[in-house]
Formats: sequence, structure tokens, C-alpha cells
Amino acid sequence: MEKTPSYFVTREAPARISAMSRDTKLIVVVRDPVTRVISDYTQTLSKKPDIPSFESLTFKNRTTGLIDTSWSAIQIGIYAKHLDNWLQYFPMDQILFVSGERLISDPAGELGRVQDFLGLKRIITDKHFYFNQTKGFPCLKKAEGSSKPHCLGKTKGRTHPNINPEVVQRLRDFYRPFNMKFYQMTGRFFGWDD
Ligand SMILES: Nc1ncnc2c1ncn2[C@@H]1O[C@H](COP(=O)(O)OS(=O)(=O)O)[C@@H](OP(=O)(O)O)[C@H]1O
Repeated sequence: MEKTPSYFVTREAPARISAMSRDTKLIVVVRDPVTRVISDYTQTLSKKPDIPSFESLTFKNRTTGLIDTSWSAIQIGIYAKHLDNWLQYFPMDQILFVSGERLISDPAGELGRVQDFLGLKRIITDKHFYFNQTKGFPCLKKAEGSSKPHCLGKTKGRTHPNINPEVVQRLRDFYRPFNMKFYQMTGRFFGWDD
């Protein structure tokens, strides 16, 4: 097993992975692209506090509302476009899309889908998780090889800055058609659009 989020959006990755093994099973966690871009910005901001504001990176032209699609954080959320690239090399039944939202609200359910996809017995179930009120996320009751509970680290589940609701709405409008295409392609409704 090998993982990195950037594979999904790297043009050359499908050809290279297919050349290595055409039977590779691919698992991608996707979340609402609007929350994703804010999360991406939050992560960069935590490393480089001097970066421009979210708004100024989002728009090519603030007056017309033209989104700057050359900003990589915006590009990454156009899932249908990236999936198109993968489908040139892999059939849809070799790719599993995990809902980032469900992974938080129902981790065992989402991991059930992962285990089925991998042809594994459903070993990980509800009894492995508890909701940690302080962290605000599900955590493992016992970490592997330990008897202690385990939550993901501080860099997972950062507080996002408040973004102007108008900007959020503009991003929602921008992503909607791409999301619709993505739902059609995957046969799963992720529920990101109001
Ligand atoms: N159980 C649990 N605990 C903590 N965080 C959880 C969990 N499940 C999913 N998430 C979401 O994972 C997001 C961070 O994952 P990333 O892939 O963006 O992290 S990273 O880029 O590899 O650092 C992180 O995004 P942010 O909330 O934007 O920080 C979380 O929303």
C-alpha cells in the first residue's frame, strides 16, 4: 500500500501506476471541494502566516467574481476532471471514493465500504471507534499494538478561518457543475450542493 493525496491530481500518475500494475485498487478520500479549499488554505497558512488573504487567492477578478483556477487549491477540487484522467487507465470498479464527511460522521460505515472493496472481512466496525468530544472527531478506542485510545494529530482537524459567506457562495456555484458530473461518474451522491 502506498498513499499520498497528490497522486489523484498528478497528470502522469495513472499511466505510471497502470504500467506498474493494471490491477491496482485505488482509494480516494474526497470532501466538499469548498471546505477542501479552505482546509488547504488553513494548512498553508499554518506554515506560512504571511500568505495573501483567502479572497485574494480565490479570485482572478473580485468585481466579476471570476475564480482563479490556476490556484492549485482550487484545481484540486475539480474532481471530475481528475477522475477523467484516471479513467483513461483504470475502470471505475477499481476506484473507490470514500466520503470525507461520512468518514467523520460514520467512520465504521465508510470503512465497511473500504473493506468490501478490498475483498476483506469486515473486521473494523463501530466497536473500534468512539467520538472524542475534545477533538471533535471520531478516534480509535485502541491504537494498533496498544491498549490506549488514539486520535489523529493536531494537524488533522484544524479550526478554519471565517470566510465571507459571499465568497463561499461563489465557490459553491463554481464547483456545482463539476460536482454534478462527479456524482454521475461515480454513481454516488456526495451531497455537497445545497
Ligand atoms: N477522525 C478524524 N480526526 C481528525 N481529522 C479527521 C478525521 N476524519 C477526517 N478528518 C479530516 O481529515 C482532514 C485532514 O486530512 P488531510 O488529508 O487534509 O491532512 S493532510 O493534508 O495529510 O495533512 C481534516 O481536515 P481539517 O478539518 O480541514 O483539518 C479533518 O476534517
